[in-house]
Amino acid sequence: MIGVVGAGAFGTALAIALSKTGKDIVLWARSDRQAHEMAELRCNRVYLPDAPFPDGLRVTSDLNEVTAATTLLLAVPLQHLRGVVDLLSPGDTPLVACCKGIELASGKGPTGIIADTRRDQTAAVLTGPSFAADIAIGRPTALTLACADDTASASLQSTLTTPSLRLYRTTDTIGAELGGALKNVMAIACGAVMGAGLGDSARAATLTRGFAEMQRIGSVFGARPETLSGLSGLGDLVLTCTSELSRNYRFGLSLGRREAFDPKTTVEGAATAKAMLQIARDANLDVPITKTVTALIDGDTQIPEAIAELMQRPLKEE
Ligand SMILES: NC(=O)C1=CN([C@@H]2O[C@H](COP(=O)(O)OP(=O)(O)OC[C@H]3O[C@@H](n4cnc5c(N)ncnc54)[C@H](OP(=O)(O)O)[C@@H]3O)[C@@H](O)[C@H]2O)C=CC1
Ligand SMILES: O=C(CO)COP(=O)(O)O
Repeated sequence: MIGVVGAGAFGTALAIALSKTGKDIVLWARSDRQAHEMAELRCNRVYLPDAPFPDGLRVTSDLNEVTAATTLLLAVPLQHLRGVVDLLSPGDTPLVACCKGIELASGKGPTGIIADTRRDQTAAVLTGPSFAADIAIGRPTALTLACADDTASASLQSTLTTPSLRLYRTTDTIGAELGGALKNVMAIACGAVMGAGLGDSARAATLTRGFAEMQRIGSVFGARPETLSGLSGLGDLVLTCTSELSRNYRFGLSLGRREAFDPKTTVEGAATAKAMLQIARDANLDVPITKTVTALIDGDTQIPEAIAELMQRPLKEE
């Protein structure tokens, strides 16, 4: 049995996709009300209303029901991952974090957060270019499964692959996590550029220089270049910086247009930008786009000043 902890858009989509293959899947929501409603309506009205549940998909708000799982997918926003891990009884079930970001308080990514309290439990991360709505209706999607232990990784890869969900694996958890975290920061930047009406050329420049920033950060922290240029890095960067289905991109659009944005929407890149800026300062690393995104979010700069500053940086080699 596979347990999916977190019944937001991504957890629900993964549960549906896996359940369609006939696997025994239990989807956990933290609220009784949501679990009951999903059981009754056989869909997730709040987060994924257009994707009906396969008959076999079970839903619960009782964590005991997922304790027998042989694999646990943790699909909650990164800043809440630590709290969710703490709710689970320790054991030997592999924990697969399905979230993207860097924790503000610790500067850690998903597998680092898990390892803090579950050093002996297998920790993996599932990341890459994929909108929940696409996964849920069976559109073809390719993702990265990153786990330091390649034997465990190969087993998870085969367990979680479906006819429409193709998983590639890597032992480079640092690269996969940094790619997934930082692409959201760059998506906010690209959204802001488009929201401010600066045009497609400016977005292409932001995306490309954003990727250069990701590579610079990655090389300092030991990410493999091929991971950053793979699905979890470049692949997800391209998707998220160019589609209005992305919440990070839409948040950026709202910044560029100086419009309000629903604070209940999950926007992983906002906290990640702050966390990354702190890490970069400590490491004496130049991260102009991350710095600009943080300043825009905090209201410490506006688009015209931010662009002028980026355009007037000292000239250098590409
Ligand atoms: N949506 C997508 O297309 C994709 C999302 N992801 C990643 O998946 C992760 C989850 O995002 P997503 O599912 O989209 O987010 P959603 O906003 O759709 O859902 C968030 C879920 O997390 C739950 N949650 C929030 N806070 C807590 C908490 N403190 N304890 C337990 N559960 C909590 C929410 O429960 P409640 O409803 O009760 O508040 C809800 O079920 C993110 O890191 C995101 O980057 C990755 C790929 C695609
Ligand atoms: O991570 C995603 C696509 O791969 C989803 O992006 P958003 O969180 O910006 O919606």
